[in-house]
Amino acid sequence: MASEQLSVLITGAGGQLAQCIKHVMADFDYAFYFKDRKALDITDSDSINRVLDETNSDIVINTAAYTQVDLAETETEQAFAINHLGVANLAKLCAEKGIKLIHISTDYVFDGKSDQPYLETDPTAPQTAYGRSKLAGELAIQQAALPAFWLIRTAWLYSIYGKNFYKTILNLAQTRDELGVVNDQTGAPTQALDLARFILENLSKLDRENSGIYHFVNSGQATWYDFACAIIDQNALKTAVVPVSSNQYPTAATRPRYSVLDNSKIQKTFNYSIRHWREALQG
Ligand SMILES: NC(=O)C1=CN([C@@H]2O[C@H](COP(=O)(O)OP(=O)(O)OC[C@H]3O[C@@H](n4cnc5c(N)ncnc54)[C@H](OP(=O)(O)O)[C@@H]3O)[C@@H](O)[C@H]2O)C=CC1
Ligand SMILES: Cc1cn([C@H]2C[C@H](O)[C@@H](COP(=O)(O)OP(=O)(O)O[C@H]3O[C@@H](C)C(=O)[C@@H](O)[C@H]3O)O2)c(=O)[nH]c1=O
Repeated sequence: MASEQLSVLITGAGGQLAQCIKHVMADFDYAFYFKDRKALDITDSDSINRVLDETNSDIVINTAAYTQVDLAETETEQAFAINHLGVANLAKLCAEKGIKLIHISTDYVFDGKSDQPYLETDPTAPQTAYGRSKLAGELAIQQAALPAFWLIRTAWLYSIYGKNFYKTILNLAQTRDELGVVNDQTGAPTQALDLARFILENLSKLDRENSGIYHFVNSGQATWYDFACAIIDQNALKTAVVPVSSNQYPTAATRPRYSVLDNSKIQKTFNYSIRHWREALQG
Protein backbone atom coordinates (compact mmCIF):
# COMPACT_ATOMS: atom_id res chain seq x y z
CA MET A 1 0.00 0.00 0.00
CA ALA A 2 1.39 3.44 -0.90
CA SER A 3 2.09 5.54 2.18
CA GLU A 4 0.13 8.77 2.54
CA GLN A 5 1.93 11.93 1.39
CA LEU A 6 3.03 14.26 4.17
CA SER A 7 1.37 17.67 4.07
CA VAL A 8 3.93 20.47 4.26
CA LEU A 9 2.90 24.08 4.83
CA ILE A 10 5.30 26.91 3.94
CA THR A 11 4.62 30.31 5.49
CA GLY A 12 6.00 33.58 4.12
CA ALA A 13 5.55 32.27 0.56
CA GLY A 14 6.29 35.67 -1.01
CA GLY A 15 9.82 35.69 0.45
CA GLN A 16 13.22 34.55 -0.78
CA LEU A 17 13.59 31.21 1.02
CA ALA A 18 10.01 30.14 0.32
CA GLN A 19 10.54 30.82 -3.38
CA CYS A 20 13.71 28.73 -3.25
CA ILE A 21 11.73 25.87 -1.68
CA LYS A 22 9.23 26.22 -4.52
CA HIS A 23 12.13 26.15 -7.00
CA VAL A 24 13.39 22.76 -5.76
CA MET A 25 10.14 21.12 -4.65
CA ALA A 26 9.47 19.17 -7.88
CA ASP A 27 12.06 16.60 -6.80
CA PHE A 28 10.15 15.77 -3.62
CA ASP A 29 7.01 13.75 -3.04
CA TYR A 30 5.13 15.86 -0.52
CA ALA A 31 1.85 17.76 -0.66
CA PHE A 32 3.11 21.35 -0.54
CA TYR A 33 0.99 24.34 0.49
CA PHE A 34 2.56 27.77 0.03
CA LYS A 35 0.86 30.62 1.90
CA ASP A 36 1.91 34.23 1.59
CA ARG A 37 1.27 36.88 4.19
CA LYS A 38 -2.21 37.61 2.80
CA ALA A 39 -3.28 33.99 3.04
CA LEU A 40 -1.62 33.34 6.40
CA ASP A 41 -0.53 36.13 8.72
CA ILE A 42 1.48 34.65 11.59
CA THR A 43 0.46 37.53 13.86
CA ASP A 44 -3.18 36.40 13.51
CA SER A 45 -3.93 33.18 15.41
CA ASP A 46 -7.30 32.70 13.65
CA SER A 47 -5.59 32.77 10.29
CA ILE A 48 -2.96 30.23 11.41
CA ASN A 49 -5.61 27.99 12.93
CA ARG A 50 -7.72 28.01 9.78
CA VAL A 51 -4.83 27.27 7.42
CA LEU A 52 -3.36 24.50 9.59
CA ASP A 53 -6.75 22.78 9.57
CA GLU A 54 -7.49 23.38 5.88
CA THR A 55 -4.14 21.96 4.81
CA ASN A 56 -4.11 19.18 7.40
CA SER A 57 -0.45 20.03 7.93
CA ASP A 58 2.04 17.49 9.23
CA ILE A 59 5.02 19.83 9.04
CA VAL A 60 5.25 23.63 8.90
CA ILE A 61 8.30 25.38 7.47
CA ASN A 62 8.19 28.91 8.84
CA THR A 63 10.03 31.31 6.55
CA ALA A 64 7.80 34.27 7.47
CA ALA A 65 9.78 37.03 9.14
CA TYR A 66 10.51 40.71 9.43
CA THR A 67 13.97 40.90 7.80
CA GLN A 68 14.75 44.61 7.37
CA VAL A 69 17.78 44.91 9.61
CA ASP A 70 18.18 48.71 9.57
CA LEU A 71 14.47 49.56 9.65
CA ALA A 72 13.98 47.25 12.63
CA GLU A 73 15.90 49.77 14.73
CA THR A 74 12.95 52.16 14.38
CA GLU A 75 10.15 49.67 13.58
CA THR A 76 11.16 47.56 16.57
CA GLU A 77 7.62 46.87 17.72
CA GLN A 78 6.68 45.55 14.29
CA ALA A 79 9.81 43.38 14.14
CA PHE A 80 8.94 41.84 17.52
CA ALA A 81 5.26 41.46 16.59
CA ILE A 82 6.31 39.20 13.71
CA ASN A 83 9.62 37.61 14.76
CA HIS A 84 8.62 37.02 18.38
CA LEU A 85 4.83 37.09 18.89
CA GLY A 86 3.99 35.73 15.44
CA VAL A 87 6.44 32.87 15.88
CA ALA A 88 5.10 32.20 19.39
CA ASN A 89 1.52 32.00 17.99
CA LEU A 90 2.58 29.59 15.29
CA ALA A 91 4.61 27.41 17.66
CA LYS A 92 1.76 27.26 20.21
CA LEU A 93 -0.83 26.21 17.62
CA CYS A 94 1.52 23.67 16.03
CA ALA A 95 2.22 22.22 19.48
CA GLU A 96 -1.53 21.96 20.25
CA LYS A 97 -2.19 20.19 16.97
CA GLY A 98 0.86 17.89 17.12
CA ILE A 99 2.46 19.50 14.04
CA LYS A 100 6.25 19.48 13.57
CA LEU A 101 7.91 22.83 12.94
CA ILE A 102 10.99 23.98 11.07
CA HIS A 103 11.92 27.55 11.91
CA ILE A 104 14.69 29.73 10.49
CA SER A 105 16.87 32.06 12.53
CA THR A 106 19.99 34.11 12.00
CA ASP A 107 23.70 34.65 12.72
CA TYR A 108 22.70 38.11 14.02
CA VAL A 109 21.69 36.50 17.36
CA PHE A 110 25.44 36.50 18.16
CA ASP A 111 27.42 39.55 19.25
CA GLY A 112 30.15 39.08 16.64
CA LYS A 113 32.99 39.34 19.14
CA SER A 114 34.27 35.81 18.53
CA ASP A 115 37.08 34.97 16.16
CA GLN A 116 36.04 31.39 15.48
CA PRO A 117 32.83 29.90 14.04
CA TYR A 118 29.90 29.97 16.45
CA LEU A 119 28.55 26.67 17.75
CA GLU A 120 24.85 26.05 18.43
CA THR A 121 25.68 26.03 22.15
CA ASP A 122 27.54 29.35 22.21
CA PRO A 123 25.90 32.17 24.18
CA THR A 124 23.72 34.56 22.18
CA ALA A 125 23.90 38.34 22.59
CA PRO A 126 22.24 40.14 19.68
CA GLN A 127 23.39 43.71 19.04
CA THR A 128 20.48 44.78 16.81
CA ALA A 129 16.70 45.00 17.17
CA TYR A 130 16.32 42.45 14.34
CA GLY A 131 18.69 40.06 16.16
CA ARG A 132 16.88 40.51 19.46
CA SER A 133 13.49 39.90 17.85
CA LYS A 134 14.79 36.72 16.18
CA LEU A 135 16.27 35.50 19.47
CA ALA A 136 12.91 36.05 21.17
CA GLY A 137 11.37 33.88 18.43
CA GLU A 138 13.99 31.18 19.04
CA LEU A 139 13.06 31.06 22.73
CA ALA A 140 9.35 30.80 21.88
CA ILE A 141 10.06 27.79 19.65
CA GLN A 142 12.08 26.08 22.36
CA GLN A 143 9.43 26.76 25.00
CA ALA A 144 6.49 25.40 22.95
CA ALA A 145 5.75 21.74 23.51
CA LEU A 146 6.30 20.85 19.86
CA PRO A 147 6.31 17.18 18.87
CA ALA A 148 9.53 17.90 16.93
CA PHE A 149 11.32 21.01 15.70
CA TRP A 150 14.43 22.19 13.92
CA LEU A 151 15.55 25.70 14.64
CA ILE A 152 17.92 26.35 11.78
CA ARG A 153 20.19 29.36 12.04
CA THR A 154 21.51 30.51 8.70
CA ALA A 155 23.24 33.67 7.42
CA TRP A 156 23.82 35.99 4.49
CA LEU A 157 21.18 34.24 2.35
CA TYR A 158 21.15 35.09 -1.32
CA SER A 159 19.52 33.76 -4.47
CA ILE A 160 17.86 35.00 -7.62
CA TYR A 161 14.70 35.54 -5.53
CA GLY A 162 13.64 38.34 -3.21
CA LYS A 163 15.87 41.08 -1.86
CA ASN A 164 19.42 40.22 -0.92
CA PHE A 165 23.02 41.48 -1.04
CA TYR A 166 23.80 39.51 -4.23
CA LYS A 167 21.00 41.22 -6.14
CA THR A 168 21.76 44.62 -4.58
CA ILE A 169 25.37 44.42 -5.82
CA LEU A 170 24.27 43.38 -9.31
CA ASN A 171 21.79 46.27 -9.40
CA LEU A 172 24.31 48.84 -8.16
CA ALA A 173 26.90 47.59 -10.66
CA GLN A 174 24.52 48.57 -13.49
CA THR A 175 25.01 52.26 -12.74
CA ARG A 176 28.27 52.58 -10.77
CA ASP A 177 31.91 52.38 -11.82
CA GLU A 178 32.97 51.89 -8.23
CA LEU A 179 31.39 50.36 -5.10
CA GLY A 180 32.66 50.72 -1.53
CA VAL A 181 31.95 47.55 0.44
CA VAL A 182 32.78 46.80 4.07
CA ASN A 183 35.79 44.58 4.63
CA ASP A 184 35.60 44.29 8.42
CA GLN A 185 32.46 42.14 8.76
CA THR A 186 33.02 38.42 8.22
CA GLY A 187 30.37 35.77 7.71
CA ALA A 188 29.31 32.92 5.46
CA PRO A 189 27.42 33.78 2.26
CA THR A 190 24.77 31.08 1.84
CA GLN A 191 22.90 30.12 -1.32
CA ALA A 192 19.24 29.95 -0.25
CA LEU A 193 18.63 27.14 -2.76
CA ASP A 194 21.18 25.00 -0.87
CA LEU A 195 19.27 25.53 2.38
CA ALA A 196 15.96 24.81 0.63
CA ARG A 197 17.37 21.54 -0.75
CA PHE A 198 18.79 20.51 2.61
CA ILE A 199 15.41 21.03 4.27
CA LEU A 200 13.43 19.05 1.71
CA GLU A 201 16.00 16.24 1.43
CA ASN A 202 15.92 15.71 5.18
CA LEU A 203 12.30 16.54 6.00
CA SER A 204 11.26 12.94 6.62
CA LYS A 205 13.95 12.63 9.32
CA LEU A 206 12.49 15.38 11.53
CA ASP A 207 11.66 13.79 14.87
CA ARG A 208 11.81 14.29 18.63
CA GLU A 209 15.28 12.71 18.91
CA ASN A 210 16.97 15.12 16.50
CA SER A 211 14.97 18.20 17.54
CA GLY A 212 17.05 21.25 18.39
CA ILE A 213 19.18 24.08 17.04
CA TYR A 214 21.29 23.61 13.90
CA HIS A 215 23.58 25.92 11.96
CA PHE A 216 23.30 25.73 8.16
CA VAL A 217 25.62 27.97 6.15
CA ASN A 218 27.75 27.31 3.12
CA SER A 219 31.27 26.39 4.19
CA GLY A 220 34.18 28.84 4.31
CA GLN A 221 34.02 32.50 5.22
CA ALA A 222 34.15 35.92 3.57
CA THR A 223 33.80 39.59 4.25
CA TRP A 224 31.01 41.42 2.44
CA TYR A 225 33.84 42.90 0.32
CA ASP A 226 35.10 39.39 -0.62
CA PHE A 227 31.55 38.39 -1.46
CA ALA A 228 30.94 41.51 -3.59
CA CYS A 229 34.22 40.91 -5.51
CA ALA A 230 33.16 37.31 -6.19
CA ILE A 231 29.72 38.45 -7.42
CA ILE A 232 31.29 41.01 -9.76
CA ASP A 233 33.79 38.42 -11.09
CA GLN A 234 31.15 35.74 -11.56
CA ASN A 235 29.09 38.10 -13.67
CA ALA A 236 32.12 39.43 -15.59
CA LEU A 237 31.24 43.01 -14.62
CA LYS A 238 33.61 45.96 -14.83
CA THR A 239 32.64 47.81 -11.62
CA ALA A 240 35.58 48.26 -9.23
CA VAL A 241 34.95 47.05 -5.67
CA VAL A 242 36.79 49.06 -3.03
CA PRO A 243 37.25 47.78 0.56
CA VAL A 244 35.95 50.18 3.21
CA SER A 245 35.53 50.01 6.99
CA SER A 246 32.14 49.91 8.74
CA ASN A 247 32.83 53.51 9.87
CA GLN A 248 32.97 54.56 6.23
CA TYR A 249 29.63 52.81 5.53
CA PRO A 250 27.42 53.78 8.49
CA THR A 251 24.14 51.92 8.92
CA ALA A 252 21.32 52.24 11.46
CA ALA A 253 22.00 48.73 12.80
CA THR A 254 25.55 47.70 13.68
CA ARG A 255 26.23 44.32 12.05
CA PRO A 256 28.37 41.71 13.83
CA ARG A 257 32.10 42.01 13.11
CA TYR A 258 32.30 38.22 12.85
CA SER A 259 29.34 35.85 12.53
CA VAL A 260 30.54 32.68 10.83
CA LEU A 261 28.44 29.74 11.99
CA ASP A 262 30.00 26.34 12.58
CA ASN A 263 28.03 23.91 10.41
CA SER A 264 29.57 20.63 11.60
CA LYS A 265 26.63 19.53 13.79
CA ILE A 266 24.12 19.51 10.92
CA GLN A 267 26.59 17.79 8.56
CA LYS A 268 27.35 15.08 11.11
CA THR A 269 23.79 14.52 12.32
CA PHE A 270 22.34 14.14 8.83
CA ASN A 271 25.45 12.78 7.11
CA TYR A 272 25.19 15.72 4.73
CA SER A 273 27.99 17.60 3.03
CA ILE A 274 27.60 21.38 2.66
CA ARG A 275 29.60 22.93 -0.15
CA HIS A 276 31.90 25.96 -0.01
CA TRP A 277 30.29 29.34 -0.64
CA ARG A 278 32.53 29.97 -3.67
CA GLU A 279 31.33 26.74 -5.29
CA ALA A 280 27.70 27.55 -4.43
CA LEU A 281 28.05 30.96 -6.08
CA GLN A 282 28.95 29.27 -9.37
CA GLY A 283 25.44 27.73 -9.35
N1 LIG B 1 17.76 36.92 4.17
C1 LIG B 1 18.82 36.59 4.89
O1 LIG B 1 19.96 36.96 4.61
C2 LIG B 1 18.65 35.73 6.10
C3 LIG B 1 17.41 35.33 6.53
N2 LIG B 1 17.28 34.58 7.68
C4 LIG B 1 15.96 34.12 8.10
O2 LIG B 1 15.50 33.24 7.10
C5 LIG B 1 14.07 33.33 6.98
C6 LIG B 1 13.69 33.57 5.53
O3 LIG B 1 14.30 34.78 5.09
P1 LIG B 1 14.04 35.37 3.64
O4 LIG B 1 13.20 34.45 2.85
O5 LIG B 1 15.35 35.81 3.11
O6 LIG B 1 13.19 36.67 4.04
P2 LIG B 1 12.16 37.52 3.15
O7 LIG B 1 12.08 38.85 3.79
O8 LIG B 1 12.53 37.40 1.73
O9 LIG B 1 10.80 36.72 3.35
C7 LIG B 1 10.03 36.80 4.51
C8 LIG B 1 8.59 36.77 4.10
O10 LIG B 1 7.78 36.79 5.28
C9 LIG B 1 6.65 37.61 5.03
N3 LIG B 1 6.03 38.08 6.25
C10 LIG B 1 6.32 39.18 7.00
N4 LIG B 1 5.47 39.28 8.02
C11 LIG B 1 4.61 38.23 7.94
C12 LIG B 1 3.51 37.80 8.71
N5 LIG B 1 3.10 38.48 9.78
N6 LIG B 1 2.87 36.67 8.35
C13 LIG B 1 3.26 36.00 7.26
N7 LIG B 1 4.27 36.35 6.48
C14 LIG B 1 4.97 37.45 6.82
C15 LIG B 1 7.21 38.74 4.20
O11 LIG B 1 6.16 39.40 3.53
P3 LIG B 1 6.26 40.98 3.26
O12 LIG B 1 7.32 41.11 2.21
O13 LIG B 1 4.89 41.31 2.83
O14 LIG B 1 6.68 41.62 4.55
C16 LIG B 1 8.15 37.98 3.26
O15 LIG B 1 7.48 37.55 2.10
C17 LIG B 1 13.65 34.44 7.96
O16 LIG B 1 13.29 33.84 9.18
C18 LIG B 1 14.93 35.23 8.18
O17 LIG B 1 14.96 35.87 9.44
C19 LIG B 1 18.36 34.18 8.42
C20 LIG B 1 19.62 34.56 8.03
C21 LIG B 1 19.87 35.31 6.82
C1 LIG C 1 24.85 47.38 -0.51
C2 LIG C 1 26.10 47.58 0.30
C3 LIG C 1 26.17 47.10 1.60
N1 LIG C 1 27.29 47.30 2.33
C4 LIG C 1 27.37 46.76 3.70
C5 LIG C 1 26.26 47.19 4.64
C6 LIG C 1 26.26 46.04 5.64
O1 LIG C 1 27.25 46.28 6.62
C7 LIG C 1 26.65 44.83 4.80
C8 LIG C 1 25.49 43.92 4.42
O2 LIG C 1 24.52 44.65 3.77
P1 LIG C 1 22.97 44.34 3.68
O3 LIG C 1 22.26 45.43 4.36
O4 LIG C 1 22.68 44.09 2.25
O5 LIG C 1 22.79 42.97 4.43
P2 LIG C 1 21.98 42.66 5.78
O6 LIG C 1 20.60 43.17 5.67
O7 LIG C 1 22.76 43.05 6.97
O8 LIG C 1 21.96 41.08 5.68
C9 LIG C 1 21.48 40.36 6.78
O9 LIG C 1 20.09 40.13 6.59
C10 LIG C 1 19.48 39.49 7.69
C11 LIG C 1 18.02 39.25 7.33
C12 LIG C 1 20.21 38.33 8.22
O10 LIG C 1 19.64 37.51 8.91
C13 LIG C 1 21.71 38.30 8.10
O11 LIG C 1 22.23 36.98 8.10
C14 LIG C 1 22.23 39.05 6.91
O12 LIG C 1 22.08 38.34 5.70
O13 LIG C 1 27.28 45.34 3.63
C15 LIG C 1 28.38 47.98 1.80
O14 LIG C 1 29.43 48.13 2.48
N2 LIG C 1 28.32 48.46 0.52
C16 LIG C 1 27.20 48.29 -0.24
O15 LIG C 1 27.19 48.77 -1.42
